[in-house]
Formats: sequence, structure tokens, C-alpha cells
Amino acid sequence: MSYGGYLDLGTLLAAQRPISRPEHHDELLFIIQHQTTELWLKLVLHELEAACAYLRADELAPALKCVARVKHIQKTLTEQWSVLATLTPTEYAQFRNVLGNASGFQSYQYRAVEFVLGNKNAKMLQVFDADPVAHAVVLQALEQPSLYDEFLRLLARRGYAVPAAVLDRDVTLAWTFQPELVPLFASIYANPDEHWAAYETCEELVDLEDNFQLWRFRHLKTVERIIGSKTGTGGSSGAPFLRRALELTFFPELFAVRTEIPG
Ligand code: HEM
Ligand SMILES: N[C@@H](CC(=O)c1ccccc1NC=O)C(=O)O
Repeated sequence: MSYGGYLDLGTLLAAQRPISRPEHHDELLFIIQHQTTELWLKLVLHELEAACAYLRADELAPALKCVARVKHIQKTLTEQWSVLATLTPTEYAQFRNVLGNASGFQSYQYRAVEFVLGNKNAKMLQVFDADPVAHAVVLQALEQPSLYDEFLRLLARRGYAVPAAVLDRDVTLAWTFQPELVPLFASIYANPDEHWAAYETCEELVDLEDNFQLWRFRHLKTVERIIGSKTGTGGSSGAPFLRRALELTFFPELFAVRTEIPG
């Protein structure tokens, strides 16, 4: 066994193939920024799937360990935007045309992560109709209970009053705000010592969402500085579309509970 053999560096390092002609110096940065993101997303999915499985098996501590690793990856991904931010609008404009209609909308691993965190939308599946591998990954994430679903099921098994409608919901649908969960979380937050496992997990989920939003924010800011208000190659309005995504929340009840804490 050798270093390059074990890591399959031949394959990995042959996978950066700029298509601009003459080749633009900065296209390699653009490719590597995306490829490293996709590699980390692969690990994020692997860890989130494991976290779901541990929750299903009532093993909270190892589930939280997976979440902790995901949080570190998210921080790395958020920091990594600064590398791409060295790409000036002038430089990007010199090879943007070669990208055609390709865009981040087509990142199946990103879509699967959104789905595992509960932001589901079956319509996004059709983007992957022509790619069976991508389709299967996103479909699996659509059809399985989200991390939040698994946590709420675990709470129900531990005797917490999670409404039946929440436990029996169609998990392929996007999560919608469930007001009945707010008093349940309020009782957990009112007495952390008695509900430590639940309390700690709630805060870990809030961290995940916070980190996800920071990544989205840095994407938006990088996009603003590189393409301004141009429309996206994927057909969206560009920065306004990305700005609206900052209003999304995966765990609305965990934010609503904050208002209910006396004091
Ligand atoms: C010059 C750099 C970049 C620009 C100008 C840019 C721009 C955009 C725009 C305008 C969109 C909306 C879709 C569209 O109409 O095209 C988008 C979506 C997206 N981009 Fe980027 N992007 C850049 C870099 C990246 C990188 C490095 C990643 C990392 C993988 C990424 C991941 C995504 C994802 C996942 C979406 C879909 C977001 C969603 O559906 O909520 N982008 N990007
Ligand atoms: N949507 C970007 C293009 C872009 O960023 C992109 C193009 C091809 C492959 C991945 C991309 N990344 C994220 O959207 C743009 O409108 O310039």
C-alpha cells in the first residue's frame, strides 16, 4: 500500500479539468472550491445518516458525536468562502460563459443534506431525472425521516408529549411549524437539569441550523461581490433568491421557544 494508492490520488487529481480555451488561470480555483465542498458534503451526509440511525436506536451520545463533527465541517465550509472571494468579478466574467446552465441547483449532495435536515421539496427531485445515482441519493433523503423527525420520535419514546400528528406526519413533506411543540420545548428549557439529554440535543440542532445559515450568508455575500445582481446560470434571480433562503428555518419551534422563556 502506498499513499497515492490508498487515497486513489490518480483519480482525485485527474478530476480537475478546466474547459475554458485558452484555459483561464482562475478556473482551477472555481473547480477545486466546488469539489472540496462536495467532498465535505459527502462526509456531512454520512454523519447525518449515522446520527439518524443512532437516534432510531435510542443511542443519543453517539448521535451527538456525529452532529459535533458535522458542525466542524460546516465551519470549515463557511471559512472556505474566503478562498473563492479572491476571484474578482472581472476574472469570473472571463470564464462564466463556459458554465452554461450549470449551477448549484444541481448539487445532489447539497439537496440531500437540506432534505435530511427537513427542508424537503419533492419537486427538486426532477433536476436529477437524468442522473440515476443522484436521483437515488436525493429520493432516499426525501423518503426517510429527517434528523428532527428522529429526535422527536426519540423524545416520544422517552415519555415526552410529542403530538401524534407530528409522529405520524408524511415525512416526505417539508416541515411546517407545529405550535404544540413549543410548550413541550418550553418545559425542557425551564428545567435543563431534569431534561439534560433533550436540552443538549435541542441546542445541538440550533447550532446546526446556525452554522447552515452562516454558510448560506457567506455564499450570498461571495455571490454579491462576484456577480452583483446578475441572474444565476441556474435560472434564478441570483442574489435575491439566495437572500430569501436566509429566512428559512429547519427547526422553527426551537427558535419559537426562546420567546417563551420567562425573564
Ligand atoms: C462564483 C461563485 C458562485 C456564484 C456566482 C454562485 C451563484 C449562485 C446562484 C446565482 C445560485 C442560484 C441558482 C442559479 O440561478 O444559478 C446558486 C445556487 C447554489 N450554489 Fe452557488 N455560486 C457560486 C459558488 C458556489 C459554490 C462554490 C458552491 C459550493 C458547492 C455553490 C453551491 C450552490 C448551491 C448548493 C446552490 C443551490 C442553493 C439552493 O437551492 O438553495 N455555489 N449559486
Ligand atoms: N450559479 C453561478 C454559477 C455557479 O456558481 C456554478 C456553475 C457550475 C457549477 C457550479 C456552480 N456553483 C454554484 O452555483 C452563476 O450564476 O454564475
